[in-house]
Amino acid sequence: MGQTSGNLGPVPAPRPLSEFGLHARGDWDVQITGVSVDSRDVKTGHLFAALPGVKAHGAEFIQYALRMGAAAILTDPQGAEIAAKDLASYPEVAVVVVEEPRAALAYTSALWFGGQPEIMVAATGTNGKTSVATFTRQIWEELGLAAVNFGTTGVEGAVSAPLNHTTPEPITLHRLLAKLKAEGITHAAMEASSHGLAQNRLDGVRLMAAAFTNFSQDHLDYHKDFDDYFNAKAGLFNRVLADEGTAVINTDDPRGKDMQEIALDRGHRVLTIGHGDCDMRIMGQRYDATGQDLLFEFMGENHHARLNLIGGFQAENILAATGLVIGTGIEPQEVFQTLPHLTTVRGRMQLAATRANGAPVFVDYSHTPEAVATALKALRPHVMGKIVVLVGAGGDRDTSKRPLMGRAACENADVVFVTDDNPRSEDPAVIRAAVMAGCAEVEGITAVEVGDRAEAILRGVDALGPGDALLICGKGHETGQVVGDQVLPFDDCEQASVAVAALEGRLT
Ligand SMILES: CC(=O)N[C@H]1[C@@H](OP(=O)(O)OP(=O)(O)OC[C@H]2O[C@@H](n3ccc(=O)[nH]c3=O)[C@H](O)[C@@H]2O)O[C@H](CO)[C@@H](O)[C@@H]1O[C@H](C)C(=O)N[C@@H](C)C(=O)N[C@H](CCC(=O)O)C(=O)O
Ligand SMILES: Nc1ncnc2c1ncn2[C@@H]1O[C@H](COP(=O)(O)OP(=O)(O)OP(=O)(O)O)[C@@H](O)[C@H]1O
Ligand SMILES: N[C@H](CCC[C@H](N)C(=O)O)C(=O)O
Ligand SMILES: [Mg+2]
Repeated sequence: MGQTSGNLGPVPAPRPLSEFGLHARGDWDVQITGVSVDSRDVKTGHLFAALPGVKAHGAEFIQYALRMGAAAILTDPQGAEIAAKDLASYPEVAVVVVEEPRAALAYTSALWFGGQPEIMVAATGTNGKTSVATFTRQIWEELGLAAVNFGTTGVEGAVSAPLNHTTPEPITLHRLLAKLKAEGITHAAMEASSHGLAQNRLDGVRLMAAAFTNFSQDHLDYHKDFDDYFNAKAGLFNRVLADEGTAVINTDDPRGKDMQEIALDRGHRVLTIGHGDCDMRIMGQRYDATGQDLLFEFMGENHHARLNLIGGFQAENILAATGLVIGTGIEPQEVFQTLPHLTTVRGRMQLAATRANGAPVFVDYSHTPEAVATALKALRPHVMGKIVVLVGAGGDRDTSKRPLMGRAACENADVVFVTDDNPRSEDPAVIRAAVMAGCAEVEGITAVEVGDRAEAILRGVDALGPGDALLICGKGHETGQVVGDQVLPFDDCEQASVAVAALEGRLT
């Protein structure tokens, strides 16, 4: 199949098409003009990838794609069967049938867009991906390199752009990578979500290093069980990271050892991080109101770094980022020198406002039971007084995590407000009730239900005495509250400032 556009720069070593169980028919020399995964995006001459989905099989839309002028179709055997009649009317259209159409699409997109920043790394894990990717980019920038990170918070660094997904689907991903390369970006750190890995979205990316942060409950609405979820994440090491790549693994996590085995089996250079017996070991942390001092050991030597970051877990993220940068060939000592300059990741234990009595308000993206517990436990040593927390769970997401989030809040805070966080298509009262049910399991604390998030923030800020702190969980960097199919403007940091100003009498 020829192509009329696209810049064939260096791309990952392509897997032979025979590995995809290839069958083909039609005009093999057809010139394609673009690649689409949604029939509604097909233009004349496009290759349309008709993928099996959760709601539908893309092959159901082949007829529409053909009418829009698709010149080639990529699908799986089931898709070929679904569309057999439609395809028979277009004998000249090239049809490629493979067992793994999502992986084939990833490689096709890499070839079509044909370029990526020379040095790329990825982070996976239930929590910490955005943080590790952001710190990695900050370290590269401190070293004077043209760098970005991209994922949940969009593209950040030398280039800024919004993104709809944590790990974009292959066409969007490789269009972005080629653009970054064209703009002179040499270094990029990306997030590998479990959806992205399960759907082979980043199989066409050439990675020099990859990190595993931790593993706990999330997305059980999509993955059928914990093993399925873990196996999706393991795909970063057993499939995507190049053989000669460096795997940075947090072996404090109970599943870290499993991930380490997988990486060792692949022949990766493995760099373990954590508190236990590992290559880059946290020896001590001392906390204060604005951050922490970190002592860690690497290759037999102790290193001290001041981190202007709230939360003990940030040290793990920092070491994961440090490991990734070392994995890209930079001298460890150079990397360590940058650590005191790293700054808070947007919406992750971010200081949003401070009351006149000195009590701080932090905004954090904890939206899983484990993250809520971790964030609260991590805040404790920075706080002398009470911890007030605001928690809520999202609609149209894993329902089983709701009571667990309520429970985590009540077990680890002194005052708890349960509120709304993107109810989406669901009745917010039903979601809050599920969170409250988890709160009720904890003795000695009574959570207060306040549906309206702005009012809940105001109540939380009002509860702060000297020495106390408020943690607003769930939305982090988000700028909207999704209610039904509407996105109402809402920013936790902004609301925290408004609440403080209102209570200090600075708002008229
Ligand atoms: C659950 C999930 O991940 N779904 C992804 C999946 O869609 P799907 O397979 O379910 O799609 P479907 O609706 O069944 O349709 C099947 C196929 O028909 C195509 N189609 C559909 C309709 C039409 O008119 N024409 C057409 O061609 C679709 O493009 C699709 O390829 O494949 C699509 C194409 O690659 C993705 O766009 C879509 O992401 C959706 C939009 C999504 O919201 N995903 C979220 C859950 C996600 O990926 N989140 C993670 C982060 C999670 C986290 O860590 O918090 C992320 O990386 O962002
Ligand atoms: N290393 C860590 N261990 C435990 N919890 C963490 C860690 N890093 C971050 N967190 C918590 O998880 C929240 C989300 O962090 P971050 O955005 O970095 O994770 P993520 O993996 O990118 O999440 P997402 O799946 O939504 O993309 C933070 O707000 C913080 O509460
Ligand atoms: N990437 C996560 C973000 C959740 C953030 C939280 N505010 C919510 O809406 O549940 C998801 O889409 O499940
Ligand atoms: Mg993220």
